[in-house]
Amino acid sequence: MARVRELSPYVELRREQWRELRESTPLPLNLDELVELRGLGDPVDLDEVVDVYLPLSRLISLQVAARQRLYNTTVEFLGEDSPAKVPFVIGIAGSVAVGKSTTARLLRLLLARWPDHPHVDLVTTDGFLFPRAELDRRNLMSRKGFPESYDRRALLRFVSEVKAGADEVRAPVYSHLAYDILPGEEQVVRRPDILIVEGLNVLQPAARLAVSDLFDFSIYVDAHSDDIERWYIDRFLALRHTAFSDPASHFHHYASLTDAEAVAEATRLWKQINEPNLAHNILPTRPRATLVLRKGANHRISRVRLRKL
Ligand SMILES: Nc1ncnc2c1ncn2[C@@H]1O[C@H](COP(=O)(O)OP(=O)(O)O)[C@@H](O)[C@H]1O
Ligand SMILES: CC(C)(COP(=O)(O)O)[C@@H](O)C(=O)NCCC(=O)O
Repeated sequence: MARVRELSPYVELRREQWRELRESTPLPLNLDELVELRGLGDPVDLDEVVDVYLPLSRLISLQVAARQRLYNTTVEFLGEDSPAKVPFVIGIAGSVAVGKSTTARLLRLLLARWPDHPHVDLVTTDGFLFPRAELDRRNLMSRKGFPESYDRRALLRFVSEVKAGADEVRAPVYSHLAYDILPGEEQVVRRPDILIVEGLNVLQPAARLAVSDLFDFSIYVDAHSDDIERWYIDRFLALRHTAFSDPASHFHHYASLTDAEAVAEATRLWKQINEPNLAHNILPTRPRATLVLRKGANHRISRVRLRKL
């Protein structure tokens, strides 16, 4: 048994063990900044930043430098001169409502505060969902977030161009308010040191090249499905007083639901769309991640699994 564990590509650490790996990494953000970036219902606090995210930002920063050295070796082998700086690409995957966007925004800020790689861009894959009219045409409206609801070729082209050093690369923008891609809006990415790509399905493999093949590091945000369902429902209840209350929201009619009605509707959405997507498409990609952040029922990260081989 011990021998099997020795041969495993993974090392699993309790939070108390992982936090030791921070070493002397300073805490470069304050509570106001953390509150500003955390998602609705996400309780991440400064202790979690110190225990989990500072060791992680240290590891990634070390790997950014190592990856550039590896790239330089190839350039030298090819006899080309003056190697360019290649953006380091990080993928962040996990279920709807698990807290990926908070992890992504937090990591973006922490990584940008290292002097060696100050320019960190973040894109979310919802921008690559097909527009609503196209989802309708393909009969995919009730499969939003499933791999086939995305223009995967466009996403792959986008990340390939960023990584190849294009001066400007443009991504479409999705709005939860409009429940659609915003025509004419775009996010422009200009030669970042690090690009973070966050989305449900970013770790999906493909028969040909997949966006996950371009990742230098990947993170899967993980929790028990029953806990995520509860967070999803709680967030849905809270959205009635925030996003849904906007008359322009596609879901404005949800704002007037009673608690019982809202729980029933959120449960239906979870069971029909988000839980099957988690079980069939997202969870099977977890073994591919470089790092798994495992959350307990209280939403706090309790364990970290690192793929070291
Ligand atoms: N219907 C909605 N209206 C407005 N914002 C939403 C809605 N659903 C999700 N969000 C917001 O979108 C972001 C991404 O949510 P989600 O895809 O569930 O991923 P995660 O919770 O893992 O970050 C979160 O900040 C969430 O609060
Ligand atoms: C927009 C999303 C598909 C997530 O997009 P991502 O950026 O993770 O690719 C998801 O948040 C969503 O709205 N799913 C639809 C089902 C639901 O409303 O619960």
